[in-house]
Amino acid sequence: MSELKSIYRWLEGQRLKVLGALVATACGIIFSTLIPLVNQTAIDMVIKQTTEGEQTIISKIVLSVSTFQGQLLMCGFLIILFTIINALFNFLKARWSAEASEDLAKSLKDKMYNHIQQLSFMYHKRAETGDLIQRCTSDIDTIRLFLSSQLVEMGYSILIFVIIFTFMLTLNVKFALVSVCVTPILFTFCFIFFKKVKNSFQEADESEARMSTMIQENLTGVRVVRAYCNQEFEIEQFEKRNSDYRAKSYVMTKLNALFWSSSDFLSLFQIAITVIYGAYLSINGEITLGTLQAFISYESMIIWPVRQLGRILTDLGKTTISAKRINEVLSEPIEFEEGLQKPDIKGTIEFNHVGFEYEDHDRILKDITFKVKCGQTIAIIGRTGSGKTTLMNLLMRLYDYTDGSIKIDGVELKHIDKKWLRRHIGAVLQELFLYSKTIKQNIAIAKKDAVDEEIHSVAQLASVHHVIEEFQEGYDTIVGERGVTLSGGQKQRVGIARALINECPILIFDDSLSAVDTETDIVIRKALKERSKDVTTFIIAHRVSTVKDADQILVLDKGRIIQQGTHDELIHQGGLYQTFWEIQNEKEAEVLSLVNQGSEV
Ligand SMILES: Nc1ncnc2c1ncn2[C@@H]1O[C@H](COP(=O)(O)OP(=O)(O)OP(=O)(O)O)[C@@H](O)[C@H]1O
Repeated sequence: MSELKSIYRWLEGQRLKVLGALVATACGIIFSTLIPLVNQTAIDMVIKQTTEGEQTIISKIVLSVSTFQGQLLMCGFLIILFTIINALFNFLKARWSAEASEDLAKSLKDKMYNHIQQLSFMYHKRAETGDLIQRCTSDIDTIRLFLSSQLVEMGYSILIFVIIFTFMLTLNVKFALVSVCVTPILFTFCFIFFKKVKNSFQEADESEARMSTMIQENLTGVRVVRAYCNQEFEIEQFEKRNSDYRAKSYVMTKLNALFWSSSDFLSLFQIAITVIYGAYLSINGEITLGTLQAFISYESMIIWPVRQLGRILTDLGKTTISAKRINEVLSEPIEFEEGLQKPDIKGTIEFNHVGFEYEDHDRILKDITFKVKCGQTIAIIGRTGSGKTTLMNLLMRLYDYTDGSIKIDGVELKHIDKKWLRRHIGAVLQELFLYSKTIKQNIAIAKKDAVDEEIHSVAQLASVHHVIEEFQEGYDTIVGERGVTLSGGQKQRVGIARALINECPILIFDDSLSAVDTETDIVIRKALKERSKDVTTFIIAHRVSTVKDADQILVLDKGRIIQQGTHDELIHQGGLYQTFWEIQNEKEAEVLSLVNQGSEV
């Protein structure tokens, strides 16, 4: 029920059109139901030339013409007139319901997209992309289809039944009651079917969503699949999900087959009762031949729409499930709160006993305390999984810390408006994503009005300008989905240029120099140092050479800061940092000697 209320809410702005479609349906029905009355008059009063048939408004109009030929012509004229008016109302019904449903689908898609944009990072990490796409496309389409045809069809079925039954009652009460005696059984049958099909549609829809997720993941991770020759495994997995979907859809198909055959039987049984009982009444002289004809016409006009109700109720079941799935997304709280502070951010940062854990996970960060002055470079180093990215996620408020306090320029981070905060942080994330757009557009994502000089300047700082210039299309080169036409290092450098475009007071480089060679790494860091004197910079890296020039180095292990200081302090302290330094020095020496041997040979 709450799902139907939601659909009513989403229909805001379209309700008048839906109402218009229903009114047009009712008008169309009235005019189409007048046609059997014209036939009745033609048979009973015009052709048989008697006045013993039931007097109706139609018979009065027809009999007002004095000649036999005139009366016959009037009957023909009325049939044509009612058919044209009926067609006109049908046109209006179809037009208004189509407009209402298309507009609703559009506004619902906009609403979903808008809401998804504002959902928290945590939600997106949890949600399955394929399932979300399914909710934004086929679930909305189910609702659109219901509104464009089934809602008006439902109104049509109910109205045609009420109007025709009233006409029948005015002609003969006893015959009218016998003519609808199977209808309650048909209704009950439809209702039971509706309940059953609702559950099986939910299962089929969810199964389809799982299949979509798999297709989406497979296409996104196509390189991994190819690299590990995982095609057979993926095909096998897809077949499993596809079979599951087929099995669930099959249950629905079986239910449908059962419904249609049983409801066909009930409908034909009802027509048979009407014909037999009508013949009996006619033979006994209780009704005229014209009335019998009118009843048989009416019977065939109502029985199929009543039977259609079953299908419409089935679709209503599907629609409520789709509305529920859409509502689940729309009811997720958005991450942006109103009324938070928008302080002047300069870049002084203070972490005080900060702790954090992901939902239902063990504590990831424990008792993190450090202070950064505006303009300093802070490097974070540690084993994989030690919590370096998580620490930066807290700083960007992608997640909120559970314990302690983080202050930026003296203002508690949780009191700062998220959009405002993120506009002041230029981040090169570990999972770099490039849009299927030009390089220029990819760099200017955070500054749509950036001029070419600005874009070229940040690309130069990121040591990627000369690479881009070598492309045939230069900055207008389109990078494929997820940047497949660029190498890993080129992608990283485009990502760095993107982070620099806004001249933010805080910069984060999360493992962003890992795919560039040591020489380029040095060039980029030097350029950054010169340009960003007042910028507070966080560098997460695994290479000691990348972090050694930082003003402060934090060594993270199992979510704790185990060492803190400058490179010189840390290499004399012993511990993890010194181990990293020694291992990497040894490796470098080994590589150097191999290179030397090679050149001697
Ligand atoms: N969204 C998440 N939900 C649950 N656990 C997570 C989530 N993201 C990360 N983790 C866990 O948190 C821990 C720290 O991860 P994090 O990415 O911060 O490590 P890291 O030091 O940056 O690692 P790396 O050097 O490999 O990038 C890991 O154990 C990881 O499994």
